[in-house]
Amino acid sequence: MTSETPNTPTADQIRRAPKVLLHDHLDGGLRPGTIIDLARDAGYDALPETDADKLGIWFREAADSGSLERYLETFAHTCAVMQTRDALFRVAAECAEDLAEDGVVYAEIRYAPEQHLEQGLTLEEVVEAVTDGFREGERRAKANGHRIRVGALLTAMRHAARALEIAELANRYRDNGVVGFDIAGAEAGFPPTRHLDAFEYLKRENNHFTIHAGEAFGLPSIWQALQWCGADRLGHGVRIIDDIEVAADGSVKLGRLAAYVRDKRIPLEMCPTSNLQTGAADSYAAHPIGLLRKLHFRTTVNTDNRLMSGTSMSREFEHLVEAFGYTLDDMQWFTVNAMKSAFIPFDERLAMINDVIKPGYAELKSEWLFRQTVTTSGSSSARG
Ligand SMILES: O=c1[nH]cnc2c1ncn2[C@@H]1O[C@H](CO)[C@@H](O)[C@H]1O
Ligand SMILES: [Zn+2]
Repeated sequence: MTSETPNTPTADQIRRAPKVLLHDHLDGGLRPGTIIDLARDAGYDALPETDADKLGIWFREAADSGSLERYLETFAHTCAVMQTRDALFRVAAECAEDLAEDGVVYAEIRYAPEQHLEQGLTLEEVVEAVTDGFREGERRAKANGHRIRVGALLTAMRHAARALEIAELANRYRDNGVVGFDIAGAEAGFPPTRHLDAFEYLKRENNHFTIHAGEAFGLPSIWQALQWCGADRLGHGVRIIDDIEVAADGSVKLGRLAAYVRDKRIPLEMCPTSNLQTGAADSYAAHPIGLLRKLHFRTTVNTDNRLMSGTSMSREFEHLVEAFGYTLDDMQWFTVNAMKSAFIPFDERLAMINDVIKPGYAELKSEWLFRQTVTTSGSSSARG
């Protein structure tokens, strides 16, 4: 139910609005056509489809399983074709280009270097290939009239035992394209405390990290991520809703953990479509993001895996505008929240907010004012 308020953004405005993306997997965002090209180059013949459109649909449907474990199986195909410097460079460059085209001005893109070593690359070569690809994508975007800045988050897989090594890698490249660290993979049975050594190391180095928590598993996972591991942000964190009680009269009571998350302004990297696919939420309208936004949690909007979810930042916002009647002001609020929560230095975040995000939204809002003026004066040639 969307009422046509002056501030209700159109699809075109949503696309042009400056957006900030904190949670997006490099190996979950390939163009289907690129997967087919790279599979041909690599002699990988296990792709379920060889037509790009059909392959895109296959990923979406296969990921629509209701279980995080089944959802994650689809990454075998994308990782299989991301095993050379050229492939990683191409995928990273296209990622930056696609995001810029969609109006993303700042993005932190994550991937697990340990999943790209099958054909002999070293961890360092993987990181350098991806970083070079991001720089190339930023250049191409600029040539097309878009500005984007992309930083990398290095992910360690939670079922594996390389977290400390990957954390050290993230620290080594921190002034060279890498802005932080993450752990991902199946959540149930793999609590974040398994990797405590990595988190303690990063804290000693004054470095930043986020942890996938509260997606397929509930409050204990969020609690561990924050109170044992010291995460700066929560990947998803959607199950924090289990610690919030809404009474019949609409009054709200936060449990200790939910209160802590809100009081300490812990950023929640919400990914609505991904959550519907893995069964963490039932519908957009029922997604906890609605209540969390109302309660002023530090909520952000993200894509998680654009390929598996057939989504983009614009599409995530379109769904939320439709479900909750969000306005450009709400979009700006989510975007400023995300920029405040980024892992780049404070002065750079502030400059992005003041010099890019706020003017961008002001421009979109002023277009509406202008259109009104033209319409009431009876002219039919409203400026676009
Ligand atoms: O939503 C998610 N939850 C947990 N793990 C994920 C999610 N999306 C992707 N990955 C995992 O992260 C790896 C590195 O990018 C991917 O290969 C996938 O296994
Ligand atoms: Zn994720």
